[in-house]
Amino acid sequence: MNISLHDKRFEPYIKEVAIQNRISAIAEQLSDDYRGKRPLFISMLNGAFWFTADLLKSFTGDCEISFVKYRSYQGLQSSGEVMQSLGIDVDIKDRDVVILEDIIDTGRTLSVFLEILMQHQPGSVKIATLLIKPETLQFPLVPDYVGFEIPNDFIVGYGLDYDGLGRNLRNLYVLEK
Ligand SMILES: O=P(O)(O)OC[C@H]1O[C@H](OP(=O)(O)OP(=O)(O)O)[C@H](O)[C@@H]1O
Ligand SMILES: Nc1nc2[nH]cnc2c(=O)[nH]1
Repeated sequence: MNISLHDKRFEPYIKEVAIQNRISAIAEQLSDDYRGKRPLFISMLNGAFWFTADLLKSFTGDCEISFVKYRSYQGLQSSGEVMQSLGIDVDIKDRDVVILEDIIDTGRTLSVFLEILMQHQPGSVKIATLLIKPETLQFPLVPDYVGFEIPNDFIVGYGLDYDGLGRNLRNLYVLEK
């Protein structure tokens, strides 16, 4: 069923069950890749809160979690500026870090964050993202774990918002054309 958020209409895009299946597969891969280690997951708020929760529920080894909060999107577009409202507040030095992101669009947010993260001298850094738009990527990022590659469309649901609304939706929706 199509939905309305503010002044826009959205149509169903990726169903909850497909999202959960991909996240379970990524969690299984991460559990294998980090066996015997203790990764530090860093979740990019706000959008990544569902992805983080569901991924960690299926990760089987020891791990730690921390949160940062960056914002660059306004309405349907990137503002071109990245603002930090919650920075790194844990010791990163020599840790095996896995960044958890809901979506990579231009890649600007993650590029800015990676620069800051590297100053803390992590032992290793990998990136897991639920969604990526390869056509719109403007920064040289190669995520290690990807849920879905999608075209250049505006998505809401499962943590992603349109001006604050839609984060609570269990499925992903795309802007009607
Ligand atoms: O690759 P980019 O073009 O930088 O876009 C991706 C970023 O946009 C969204 O965040 P947003 O700025 O909407 O903040 P939010 O997570 O609080 O929704 C998303 O969570 C990513 O962090
Ligand atoms: N809600 C939402 N936020 C984004 N941030 C970057 N791309 C998107 C998108 O398609 N939808």
